Amino acid sequence: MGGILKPMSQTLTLEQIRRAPKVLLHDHLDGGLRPETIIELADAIGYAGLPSSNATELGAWFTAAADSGSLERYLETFGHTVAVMQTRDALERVAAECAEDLAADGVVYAEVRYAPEQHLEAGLELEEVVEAVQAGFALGCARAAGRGESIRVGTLLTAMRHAARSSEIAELAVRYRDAGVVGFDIAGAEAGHPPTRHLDAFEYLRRENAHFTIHAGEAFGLPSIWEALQWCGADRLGHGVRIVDDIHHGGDGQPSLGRLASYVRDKRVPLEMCPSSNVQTGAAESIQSHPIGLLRQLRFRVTVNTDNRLQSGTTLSAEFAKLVEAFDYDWDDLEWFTVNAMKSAFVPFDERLALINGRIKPGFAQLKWATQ
Ligand SMILES: O=c1[nH]cnc2c1ncn2[C@@H]1O[C@H](CO)[C@@H](O)[C@H]1O
Ligand SMILES: [Zn+2]
Repeated sequence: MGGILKPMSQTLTLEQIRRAPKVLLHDHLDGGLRPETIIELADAIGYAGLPSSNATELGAWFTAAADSGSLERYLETFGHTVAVMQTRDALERVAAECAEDLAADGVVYAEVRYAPEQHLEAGLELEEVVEAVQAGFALGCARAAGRGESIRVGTLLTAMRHAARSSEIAELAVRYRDAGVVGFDIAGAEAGHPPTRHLDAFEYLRRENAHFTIHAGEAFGLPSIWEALQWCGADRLGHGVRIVDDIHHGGDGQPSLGRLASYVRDKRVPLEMCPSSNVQTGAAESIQSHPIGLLRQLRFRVTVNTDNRLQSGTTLSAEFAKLVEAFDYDWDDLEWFTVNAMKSAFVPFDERLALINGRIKPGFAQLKWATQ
């Protein structure tokens, strides 16, 4: 946007972007482990299935295996992370490190999600899983604050869309809403598993005045987005990239929006976009051609996210850096994405406002001043 007017010297560096106060709405706990932690946890429980016991090699294995062009194959890599997250201590450690890693990257507010039903293999109850993760986030946030990197973490409980536990998980999310759980989500392979299969869970959440997002429009197109919004009542869309299938270019080259795309834009439905993840699963061809460029131009409520930092070998700052390189974004663009994300968070309005006015705006103002 306006690339020719901007001198090269103002291109933002990864280091500068790290210092910006950022907001992350879509990050999977089981897709963000440190490779060294996976190895240590696997050793402790005698899990022999890891493809490497060297941290660098293991990290590279995850990104290469996830680089599959298919969501189903991408998701297979979670077998290893979920395998080592089956005890209270492991869950607490992973959650604490997650909060610390995000804070170190300059994230001031994050919503982190995981599927409690995947962590019962060693005998934990659903409640014990949630409590271990909450204890971990509290610990990680406290450690980060001690280093002067304060972060607020809200939890989303995910139900797996191929399974049949969504109502149970929705009830769990409501039960723990005053203990740090701020919403609900469904994830997993999209094709063949439409969100309406979980309608009971979504109707229950709506009756409970609870918030939820749905992975939709990633590996499957418009029908999935339409169901998520118009049948299920999702507050936000996980990915939602395929909404571009409802944007057409006329003879004059001008984009025109179909009814669903118009609805998404008019209602300010937040899109949790995850550029690197989309390239890996084949939902987008490249960062340069990622629909985020068009959607930002058309002023959809776009947010930028990591999805799975381990599988994509990324951070929120790195995702922004890639977008800066591809689309020539500046501080104003990055602030716009960040305020969009904060406005779309599931914490109460006054907390969102406090973060926008108390951290995000002053933080960006300072960076703009320092780099002008
Ligand atoms: O981009 C994605 N699309 C759909 N499902 C996903 C994605 N990333 C992770 N998961 C799934 O969500 C579970 C809970 O965190 C993970 O175990 C993985 O199976
Ligand atoms: Zn996801």
